[in-house]
Amino acid sequence: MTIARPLRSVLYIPGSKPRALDKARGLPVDAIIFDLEDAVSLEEKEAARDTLADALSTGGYGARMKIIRINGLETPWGRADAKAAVKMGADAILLPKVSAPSDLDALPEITGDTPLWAMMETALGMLNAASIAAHPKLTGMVMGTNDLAKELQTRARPDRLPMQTGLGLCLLAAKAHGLAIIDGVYNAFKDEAGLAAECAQGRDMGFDGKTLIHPAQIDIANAAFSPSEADVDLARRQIDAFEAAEASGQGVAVVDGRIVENLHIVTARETLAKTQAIAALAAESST
Ligand SMILES: CC(C)(COP(=O)(O)OP(=O)(O)OC[C@H]1O[C@@H](n2cnc3c(N)ncnc32)[C@H](O)[C@@H]1OP(=O)(O)O)[C@@H](O)C(=O)NCCC(=O)NCCSC(=O)C[C@H](O)C(=O)O
Ligand SMILES: [Mg+2]
Repeated sequence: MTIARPLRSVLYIPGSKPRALDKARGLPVDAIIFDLEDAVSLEEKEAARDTLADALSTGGYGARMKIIRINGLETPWGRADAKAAVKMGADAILLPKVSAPSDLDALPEITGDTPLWAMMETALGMLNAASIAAHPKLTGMVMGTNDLAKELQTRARPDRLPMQTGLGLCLLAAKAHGLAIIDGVYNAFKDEAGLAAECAQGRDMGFDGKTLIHPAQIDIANAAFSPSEADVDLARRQIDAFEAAEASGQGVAVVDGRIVENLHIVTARETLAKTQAIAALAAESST
């Protein structure tokens, strides 16, 4: 069983905004994407790299996963960003607009053993999701639903119907290769009900968490992607019932009128492990 680190809330912070970089030290997020790409204007690209380096050398981000989104390697900044991100101690380097596994190939000579993550946000990237996910340095994927919507010329819908093919292909690819996969952002950052509904959809589809653009979105994502009390209670009862069934020589138990087999126990144990990992992260982040 893999006990993955919690990635329920993954907040983008523009590398060019010292105030937001400072504020993030006290926010209850599981991970931060320090952004050097689309949240930073062309004029600020070089300065943002220095601002971010200062913030990360000062520290204070605790146990939160630190992901740095660099500019594309075809841009004037990408290679220098990648080099700087390694020096800054990034836990992962996120490459935007990955359309094929070969887009990642030039990075490891700069980034060495630092894990790579891919922004999945082009039509070609959706079609190549399986081969991208198989890249040996890749450990995570992030859906870029704004760029994808732009390229597909879709309209935003609460059910995200136009996105479902792309979301599904990336989910399948990530799960098949054991990668983390994080859902796209919800742009209307003052619409709490809309965000909660989209988080619930993403959780039900199997995403590990949601990328966020504003601190007001954190609690909603954390709640949606945490096992609920009812989930934990059910997991415990399933484990107890299954162990009792096994002790009496049976391979199947029944809980709440539903059968419980070995495979459900794997899920139940993962639910308990996730709950513990969330509690451990909260404890580490508050020290
Ligand atoms: C959306 C914002 C521009 C709104 O900013 P602002 O008007 O300053 O918001 P508030 O006044 O409500 O802010 C209150 C305080 O919170 C801090 N803050 C705001 N945003 C963040 C943040 N992301 N991280 C940390 N702290 C944040 C403010 O500094 C205020 O602090 P204080 O003054 O001390 O009270 C703004 O939220 C923003 O810039 N968000 C990030 C936008 C971003 O990163 N966009 C790029 C990523 S999305 C994307 O590209 C996805 C993908 O590629 C795709 O294609 O889909
Ligand atoms: Mg994008």
